[in-house]
Amino acid sequence: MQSFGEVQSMASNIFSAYASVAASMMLFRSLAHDVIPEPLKSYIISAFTRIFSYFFAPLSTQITMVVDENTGMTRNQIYESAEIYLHTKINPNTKRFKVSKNPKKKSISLSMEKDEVVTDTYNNIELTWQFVLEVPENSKNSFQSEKRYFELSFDKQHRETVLNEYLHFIMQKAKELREKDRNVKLYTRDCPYSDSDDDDGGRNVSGVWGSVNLDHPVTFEKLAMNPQLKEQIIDDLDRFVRRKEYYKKVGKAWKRGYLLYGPPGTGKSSLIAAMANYLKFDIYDLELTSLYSNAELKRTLLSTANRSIIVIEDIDCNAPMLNRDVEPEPSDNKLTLSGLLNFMDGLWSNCGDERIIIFTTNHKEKIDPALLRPGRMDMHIHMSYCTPAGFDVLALNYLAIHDHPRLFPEIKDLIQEVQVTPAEIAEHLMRNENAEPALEGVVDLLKRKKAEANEENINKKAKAGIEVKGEAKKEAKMEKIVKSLKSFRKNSRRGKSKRM
Ligand SMILES: Nc1ncnc2c1ncn2[C@@H]1O[C@H](COP(=O)(O)OP(=O)(O)OP(=O)(O)O)[C@@H](O)[C@H]1O
Ligand SMILES: [Mg+2]
Repeated sequence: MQSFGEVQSMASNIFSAYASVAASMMLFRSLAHDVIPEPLKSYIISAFTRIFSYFFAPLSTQITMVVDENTGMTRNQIYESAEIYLHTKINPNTKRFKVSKNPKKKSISLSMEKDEVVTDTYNNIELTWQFVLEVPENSKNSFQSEKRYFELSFDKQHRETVLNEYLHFIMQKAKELREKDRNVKLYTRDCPYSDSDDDDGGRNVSGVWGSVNLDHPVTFEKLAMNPQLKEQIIDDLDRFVRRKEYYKKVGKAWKRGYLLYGPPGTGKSSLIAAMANYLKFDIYDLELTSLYSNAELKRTLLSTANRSIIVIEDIDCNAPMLNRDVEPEPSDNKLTLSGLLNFMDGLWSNCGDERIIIFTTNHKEKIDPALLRPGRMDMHIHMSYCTPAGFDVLALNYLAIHDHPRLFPEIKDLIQEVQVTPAEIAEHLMRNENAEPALEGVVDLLKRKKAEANEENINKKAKAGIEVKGEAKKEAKMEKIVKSLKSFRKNSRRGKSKRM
């Protein structure tokens, strides 16, 4: 009889033999890949793999899942996700891999070459992915007949974890990667064409919206605005996106409304682009003046996708049109902006997810007070004239500088004294590639603005002075009239009493 120690050592010998053969198998595959000429390669590799499996599979604790490219006529979602996810697992030790670039995607993508193996670790489980491409002997030139699949191998004790967790994990990761690499689109109703690529879940955009890639490079870092306000907006967006379950629980449409207000050129449109780039949400630019009926509005809104931002710019200019009857009959069917919000709530509480609606205006004081009531727009965001902190952001953006010993202090002092928009400063910073002349240009602009403001003040005061004088003159005149009236009355009373 063999002792327990002997059995253990025999088992460990067998396993180490297996491990070394398994390693040799990997090595063989990789060598075969480099050395054996193409017509024989797949044949030899597959014969060798079969022999290996025959002798050693019974000893192995490894199992292999085959992830086919297609399931019947449709693509296999696990395959698609693995393809994307495994890009990130291609490391410097990977000897061969494919590179490609799709014009509609932003980055170069890497993918596995035939027979290449990559490894992954999930919760301390070691996993091996191999990409297999089978080209049938008799139809080498037919692209259709190639068979692609991944072989996912791991220790069989982790079967449940892999099935119930790991595969979901890679699908989620792939979704995030896809989102990251996706171009944000700008939809408008009058766009003559659409460059829709489109992984938009069967949404029908035809005839209603046309789109172009947004290609607006602005991000939150590049926005010159109050840093606390910026933080607040980012936090608000993050909270909104994570709260799907919460919105469902309280029975509200998963929607958030922002009102952006401030003078022209303070970055309202830029902030919208930054939000879209941050969330990877498409933008729908809705011109209300182009809508002639509630039915059209409903159709337009229904043809927007989830995870999107609907923008209605310059609502004070849209307001007169909003107060007219959108549909001639019935006459009480008026569409106001707050009515529009209610309408959207109703529409999206059933079918819309992750919707953001943004109104912009240059004149908050001109808009319908009903819209400013709490609960209408969730956040009112004031985009202000440029501040010293805002200038720092712009200088870094446009000139890549953090400081200038002489000109930064001068500019920041002047900025506190005048009203200048980030757009005006940006425009001057762009006029010269060299920092110093560009900054001098900004100083000139600010000095000119200061002089203009002073002149305006003087004029205002002078005008006010004339008005004061005019008022005094008027008062004196009135006094004279009153006096003469009084004396006239006195005299006439005296005349009467004499006559009596
Ligand atoms: N806060 C800002 N931060 C960075 N750049 C800005 C900012 N504001 C304006 N700019 C620059 O000025 C340009 C015009 O700004 P933008 O169109 O965002 O202003 P706006 O507030 O939407 O103006 P309007 O009220 O006229 O629509 C932008 O493309 C950008 O280059
Ligand atoms: Mg704008």
